[in-house]
Amino acid sequence: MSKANIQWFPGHMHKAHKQIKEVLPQVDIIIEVVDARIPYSSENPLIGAIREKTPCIKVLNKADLADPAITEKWIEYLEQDQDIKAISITTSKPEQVHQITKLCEQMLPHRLGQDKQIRAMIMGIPNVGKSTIINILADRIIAKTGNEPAVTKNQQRIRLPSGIMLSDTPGFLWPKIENANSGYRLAVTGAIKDTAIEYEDIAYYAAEYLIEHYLPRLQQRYEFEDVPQSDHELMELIAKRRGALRAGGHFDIYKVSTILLNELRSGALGPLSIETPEMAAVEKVEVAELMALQAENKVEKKKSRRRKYNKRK
Ligand SMILES: Nc1nc2c(ncn2[C@@H]2O[C@H](COP(=O)(O)OP(=O)(O)OP(=O)(O)O)[C@@H](O)[C@H]2O)c(=O)[nH]1
Repeated sequence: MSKANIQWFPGHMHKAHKQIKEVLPQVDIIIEVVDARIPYSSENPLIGAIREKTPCIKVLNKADLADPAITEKWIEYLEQDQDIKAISITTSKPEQVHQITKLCEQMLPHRLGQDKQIRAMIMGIPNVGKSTIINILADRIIAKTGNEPAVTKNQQRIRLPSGIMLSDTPGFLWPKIENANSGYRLAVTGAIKDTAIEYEDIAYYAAEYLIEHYLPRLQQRYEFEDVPQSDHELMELIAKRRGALRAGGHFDIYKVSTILLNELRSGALGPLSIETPEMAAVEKVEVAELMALQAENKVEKKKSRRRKYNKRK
């Protein structure tokens, strides 16, 4: 399976990044919404870099689709940062969404009282559920929701019934996903469009992960007892069960990919998490090393250009 870098940075995302930098000095707290199934891959590394000491609530949304035991581990891991409080929610339970307001008030007691106001900014990559959360907090429909990434395009400010002034930002991803695994996980959950990576590759990535972490679920769902020795073998087993076999022993890869990804995304395989804090910790180190190497190469290239230039002179 090829692991390509994904370039996916629509124009309005550049704009959002600029807007956020501009408004951040007027913000008391950041509400960063991530997908509870992939809290590391669905965060935006730029937010970490821009926010500095601004307090942050990490909202692990779509907790109904995630593995509760792993979500707990994530909360513990994220709260190692003193400026961060983490909470897991499902928007079908509005009382959980309203916990965000309570957390804001607990974290910023000095912004409560007459003539005072908490100024919060909600952000997150496309399709994590920002608009749904805003509509619940505002108690009316203000933001358009939908299961297609990048529905929210313009920034707006809303005064919530709780008194909090909430700025909304368009969903944005980082310019380049340095960690190929994150790209695949985003694609598995549907956070990036299926056209960004080869569709079958996404399914194979999911298959490999599911065999390692959720084999009993697969066996139950697709009614087999064997232990697949590879992602391909799992796909073949699913093909047999779901009538996707072709003449000559081949199977319809696209059809099986669709079955697996649809069932995973819809929660039919049960709540599952696609990454753990341990995986994130390892990958963060790898990304940092890669970035350092890239920076070193850049300096080397610059030096070599200068040497050539000086020689010519
Ligand atoms: N299963 C599940 N789905 C959710 C949850 N919250 C939101 N969704 C769904 O996720 C999809 C995206 O929700 P939105 O609220 O439009 O996401 P957004 O972050 O505003 O998206 P952009 O406008 O692209 O930035 C919709 O289909 C929602 O119904 C949740 O807690 N659980």
